[in-house]
Amino acid sequence: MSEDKSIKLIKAVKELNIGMGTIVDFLAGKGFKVEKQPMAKLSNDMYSALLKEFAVDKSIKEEAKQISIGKIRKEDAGFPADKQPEVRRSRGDFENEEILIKNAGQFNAPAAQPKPAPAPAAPAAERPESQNQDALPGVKVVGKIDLNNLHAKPPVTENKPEPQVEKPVAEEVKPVAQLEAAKPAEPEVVKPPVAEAPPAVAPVAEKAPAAPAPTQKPAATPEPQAEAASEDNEVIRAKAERLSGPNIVGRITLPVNEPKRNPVASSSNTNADHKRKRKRKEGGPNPQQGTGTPGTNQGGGQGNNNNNNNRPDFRNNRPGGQGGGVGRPDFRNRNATPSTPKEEPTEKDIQDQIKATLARLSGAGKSGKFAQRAKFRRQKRDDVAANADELAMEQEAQSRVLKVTEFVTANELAIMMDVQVTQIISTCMSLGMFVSINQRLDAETLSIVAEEFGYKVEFVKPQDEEANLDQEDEPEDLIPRAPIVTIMGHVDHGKTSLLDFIRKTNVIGGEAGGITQHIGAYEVTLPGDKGKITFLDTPGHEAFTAMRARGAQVTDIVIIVIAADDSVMPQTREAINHAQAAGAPIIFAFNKIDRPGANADKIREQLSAMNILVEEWGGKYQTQEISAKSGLNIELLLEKILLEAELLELKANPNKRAVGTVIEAALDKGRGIVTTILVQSGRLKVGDPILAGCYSGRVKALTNERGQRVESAGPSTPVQVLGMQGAPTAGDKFNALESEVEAREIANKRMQLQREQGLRTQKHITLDEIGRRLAVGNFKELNLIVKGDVDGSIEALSDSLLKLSTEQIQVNIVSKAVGQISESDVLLASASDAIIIGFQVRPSGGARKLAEQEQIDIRLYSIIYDAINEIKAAMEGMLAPEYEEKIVANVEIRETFKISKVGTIAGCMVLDGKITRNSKIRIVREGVVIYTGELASLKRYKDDVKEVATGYECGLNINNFNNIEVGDIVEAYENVEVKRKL
Ligand SMILES: Nc1nc2c(ncn2[C@@H]2O[C@H](COP(=O)(O)OP(=O)(O)OP(=O)(O)O)[C@@H](O)[C@H]2O)c(=O)[nH]1
Repeated sequence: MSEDKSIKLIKAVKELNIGMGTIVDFLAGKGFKVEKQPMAKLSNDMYSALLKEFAVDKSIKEEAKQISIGKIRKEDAGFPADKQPEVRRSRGDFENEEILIKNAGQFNAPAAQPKPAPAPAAPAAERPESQNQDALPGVKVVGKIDLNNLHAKPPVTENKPEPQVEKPVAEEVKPVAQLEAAKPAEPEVVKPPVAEAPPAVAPVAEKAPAAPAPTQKPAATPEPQAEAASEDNEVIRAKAERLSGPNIVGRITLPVNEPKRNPVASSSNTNADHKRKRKRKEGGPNPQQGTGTPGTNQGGGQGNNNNNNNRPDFRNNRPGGQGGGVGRPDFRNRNATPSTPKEEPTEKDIQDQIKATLARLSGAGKSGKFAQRAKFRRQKRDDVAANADELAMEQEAQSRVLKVTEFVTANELAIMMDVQVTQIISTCMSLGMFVSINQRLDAETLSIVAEEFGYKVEFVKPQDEEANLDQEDEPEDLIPRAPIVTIMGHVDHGKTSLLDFIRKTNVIGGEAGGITQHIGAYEVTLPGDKGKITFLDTPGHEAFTAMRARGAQVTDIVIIVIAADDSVMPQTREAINHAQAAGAPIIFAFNKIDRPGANADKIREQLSAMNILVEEWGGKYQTQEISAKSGLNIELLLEKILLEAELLELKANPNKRAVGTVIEAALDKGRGIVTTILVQSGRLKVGDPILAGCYSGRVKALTNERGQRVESAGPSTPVQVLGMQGAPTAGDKFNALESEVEAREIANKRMQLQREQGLRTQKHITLDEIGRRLAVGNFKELNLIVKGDVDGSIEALSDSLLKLSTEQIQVNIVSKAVGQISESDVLLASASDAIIIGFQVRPSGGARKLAEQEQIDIRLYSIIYDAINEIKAAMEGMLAPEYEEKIVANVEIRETFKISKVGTIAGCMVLDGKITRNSKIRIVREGVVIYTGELASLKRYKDDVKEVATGYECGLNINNFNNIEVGDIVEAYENVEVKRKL
């Protein structure tokens, strides 16, 4: 046994619950020598001595361990039948139960284990059964728990410890109960019960900390008294008391008994906690209201009083304010609280405020004058608002009209309408068009898209924005003027023949045979003082249309020539349509009446089928059967024109600044820009500052169609003007102005606008438009660049070409301009995959080379209808091999000699090719064809030759043309059969 009792120092320390130093010192005092090291061994004697000395400490510790665990409660709560079995079932921890039984078993015998410990003190119980034979059998059971270490002998101080133990145990109940929630200090015994606790008991134990002290105290207080009795009884009683404490806690559900007490832990504990919390929260403001708010002094005071009672706590939550009897001010004051916490309002203030508040709430304050004035003010405000609304609506309606020039980009349109450009694009997509942000939209698309967004579109020209430059006419100033007549009709029906005959017969003698300038308009004086007629010599109705499109309504009367041996042709119909659209009176001239197959009635019939009734058939349209070739009835035709003019009462004021229309404009090397204008009103004089389109200038000289100088030109007079700074476009309005400065300013402004517009238009139509359409696929485009000698021709040709558009192929005019075909034209054609159409113009040397490089097709024509027919054929896929002009030589004029009776002879150099005596030739000056004809002679030195090759000099003169100059190119050409490229 003694050997058994040898133990390590550290174990003894733990067991006896004393310090290592104490043990060593104690043993040293007893004559034992021990090292002060935890692992030092203690002999049997040493240990016995220690036990003897420190048994009390040990027992105290053991007691504490056992009792502390919530088991006690569980156990003693054991008499409530439901909880116990749960606990047991959950753990089945019978060992622990036994420990508890040890404590409780004394009074609870039946629940105790088979070996009832009569009255063993807790420490005794803990002693191992093996060691202590004196110990009661119950001790053995207990001993099972502390398997680890205990070999202490129990019997030694049974008397002593017991009474001591009682106390500590009883006392410990409190701390342990408190500690449970915090942290159980004793690992071995304590843990299991704690673990067991949760299902039913633990909550109780856990909640205890919230109000533990009061809870335990009352329960604990009786204990000492109980303990005071006898040892056994004390133990039993003490435990019973202790257990009853928790029982009482269970009863706390009965607050009635202890109204003033804060409830002790019980099942209702939780609620109590919540309530308390809530009380604090909600009860908090009440005192504030009571004390801090001025209006609730009374109520608040009562509220406070209420607060002093515990019970009204709940009431205070809700009716606390009302408790004061003044409910409403409560709210008011709550608002006022933060701003005036320190104010001490007088009773009057309060009453006033209450009144005001009540008045505001009930709305009773709005009566009498005050209300009327307010009403009046409101009405006034409404009226103003209504007016403002109307104004706004008007303004909005106005702002809903977009004034745009054509070809505004999608982005610009979006900005104007203040919408996202993506909306514009999606709208276009819904219309089946795929547009990019910077793509320009045509007029139709613009209108549709704008309409989608609730806007209207108004198209304007830059000129429209300017002030009217025209002077007002007084009725008395107006005098009759000559009619301006346009001759239209189908190809080869005799328009030129008619005009030529009229002109020939009316040309003043002596000047016949002179070179008639092609100025686009002719004034003829009818014999016998019958008056004058001005004929517009434009290439058919295209020019007429082009001018009309530019806003120039020049023509007064339209003569439509129809060959009587033919029939009403498509172009005849078009001409009629155009004339009718322009509102111009029509006179039909049935030509070629001299021909055998001529049948004027057939034509009349066809016309009537078109709802056009001639005079002879009871209609309003004058007709005249003529023969342009022989001149038959031409005079009658002219008389009918005059008659028609009389009906029109054509008048104009010749005594004001001239107003007119540009018919043609071209660059003349010697004279500069030569502009043919038709004066429509006023009188144009030499020296007048002038403005036409984007150009200004001063009239240097005026010439008529025969090249004669004139000093002035009145209404209905065509005249050539020298002095313009640039070439305006056919159809441009022409004005004579007060000062040249003013003219220049306006011209510059127009130029700027046009350049901007032109650049933008060109850029987008060529690049974007083509790119898009190619991407869309199955939509073929034919892009054309039109260059011509005079503006009128270009307009006519362009319009005709545009009309060739079909559903399958769209014709686009990428660019059109007067002048030589330049390198930039070729580059543009290259970029836009276009074909260049040259009408009476030629490419420059550089352009020709570049065109070859870039494989650009340049088509040159001298007859408009050739160009139209050829392109039309190409589009119809009917391009058959045909004869085409081929340039065989270019000869430069280096010197000129005037020889009387012969004319002008040129000394030349053949630049390329081979010129032959029979070659057809053109004279090209500055890239522009000025004459087409044939050679009169071709010589080398003094000998006539058949041909001259490249690099040789030669002399030549031209049949019927002497106006040759050094630098002119004589272009020799012949018709060869070629395959068309289109
Ligand atoms: N027999 C006869 N032939 C005429 C008459 N008028 C014109 N011609 C002939 O018809 C042909 C065409 O005449 P143009 O005056 O060139 O016809 P156009 O309408 O001016 O032709 P384009 O300029 O190509 O539109 C010419 O060969 C004329 O000689 C006429 O009254 N009688």
